[in-house]
Amino acid sequence: MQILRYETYKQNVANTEKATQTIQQNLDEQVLDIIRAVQKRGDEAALVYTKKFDKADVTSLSVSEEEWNNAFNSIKTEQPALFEALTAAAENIRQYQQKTKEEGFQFSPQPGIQLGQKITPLDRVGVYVPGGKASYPSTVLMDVIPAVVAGVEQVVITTPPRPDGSLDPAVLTAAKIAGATGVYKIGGAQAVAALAYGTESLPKVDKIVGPGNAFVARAKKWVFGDVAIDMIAGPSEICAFADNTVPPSYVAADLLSQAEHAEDATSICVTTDADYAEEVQKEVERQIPLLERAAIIRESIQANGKIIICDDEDQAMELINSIAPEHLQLMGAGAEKQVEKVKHAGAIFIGPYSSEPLGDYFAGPNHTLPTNGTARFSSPLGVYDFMKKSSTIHYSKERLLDYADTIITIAEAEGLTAHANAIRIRKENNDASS
Ligand SMILES: NC(=O)c1ccc[n+]([C@@H]2O[C@H](COP(=O)([O-])OP(=O)(O)OC[C@H]3O[C@@H](n4cnc5c(N)ncnc54)[C@H](O)[C@@H]3O)[C@@H](O)[C@H]2O)c1
Ligand SMILES: N[C@H](CO)Cc1c[nH]c[nH+]1
Ligand SMILES: [Zn+2]
Repeated sequence: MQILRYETYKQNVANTEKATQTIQQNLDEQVLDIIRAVQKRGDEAALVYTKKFDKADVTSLSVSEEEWNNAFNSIKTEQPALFEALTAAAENIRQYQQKTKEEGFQFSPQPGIQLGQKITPLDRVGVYVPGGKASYPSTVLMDVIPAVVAGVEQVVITTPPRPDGSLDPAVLTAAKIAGATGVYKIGGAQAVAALAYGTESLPKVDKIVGPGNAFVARAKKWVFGDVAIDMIAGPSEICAFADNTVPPSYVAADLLSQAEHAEDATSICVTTDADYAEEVQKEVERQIPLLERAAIIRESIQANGKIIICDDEDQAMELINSIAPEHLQLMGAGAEKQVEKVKHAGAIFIGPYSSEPLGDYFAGPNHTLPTNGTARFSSPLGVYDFMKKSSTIHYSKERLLDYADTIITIAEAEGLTAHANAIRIRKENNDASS
């Protein structure tokens, strides 16, 4: 894992921005081809891509009730510890999400005037659950539960099938625990397109949420406008700010936990102590060969793993805010005070015992988070992503007449005399009758 000073890191970021743009263009061409094909040819194209990318020769994209129930019962009876763990995590997620539910409001600024906001759930949403390099029952819980808490009636999941055409029974079990209404065996850009435009098997949804690899993230960006999306939740990222009060083994383990997601995951350690940077580096090297997914981790760490040495805490906080990481761990002394200086991060983990996987699986806040610097303007997935707002306006006759001239003045200034007329007609009608 490379160690570099703040200035070198900043210089490298500026130099790599151009190269990233070219990679993005190639990706976009592939993703757009897939989207167009699914939009035009529906299930048939989706099945071709499923065979090509997931090596699965499925004949139906839908999961039958029987397949779903069998998976649920097998986990419940044969893996009770997993079943209990998923149920406990689901409860924590539900409890947290209920706190984020907004109820709307009504108020009366003057007698005869009632204003408000009515909040209603979306009708139909699609949840993308990644499944290429790992299986994610936890993402099912994280993304379906807020939709259910919001009151969405139809919550369907798409996830890539395994080469034998099946889905991980734990994913199907989590889908039942969370309250999903349907599951489809399809992943990647083809799943995003199928949800955005509908196919013979998949319903067209109002919004697509959920994380995924670069193909999924780019596809969501391209269908946005035809359908709503939550955010760009792409390859996982972790940024740990640590000092010598934290065992380097903890920092290394947390960094590697995210590196195991995929080769394009990003793991960064920030510190102000050069000796400590070397200790973390040694720990990373010691731990990698001990881990099951060492090959993915090694590639991810080589490509995107960095330990950055800053001059002081202020410089470190400026750097962290400029990265706007998906996960930020403030691990060292003063972590609680440093939270105040964080402006941009998807989730902030405070103290050496708030290890990132705690948030991935159990604590309750969502693990579907903005990546690639988009925490500058996006938030964690929550109930609010599944609800929309309508304004309500109710004026009595007296109040409208009080303000009629004011409204007419603005309408006429815009040259929209039919607008002015809609108000004037009421005013004149009432002047005549009084
Ligand atoms: N941000 C978050 O909240 C969050 C949560 C969980 C996982 N993640 C991230 O999600 C990602 C999951 O990636 P994954 O690959 O395991 O699963 P995935 O389901 O996102 O991607 C697998 C799909 O990608 C498509 N694909 C693969 N190679 C392709 C190619 N060459 N051309 C076209 N399509 C191709 C296939 O259709 C395949 O079904 C990881 O990067 C992980 O870090 C993020
Ligand atoms: N860390 C991922 C979000 O970037 C979420 C996850 C699911 N399972 C394990 N981790
Ligand atoms: Zn994770």
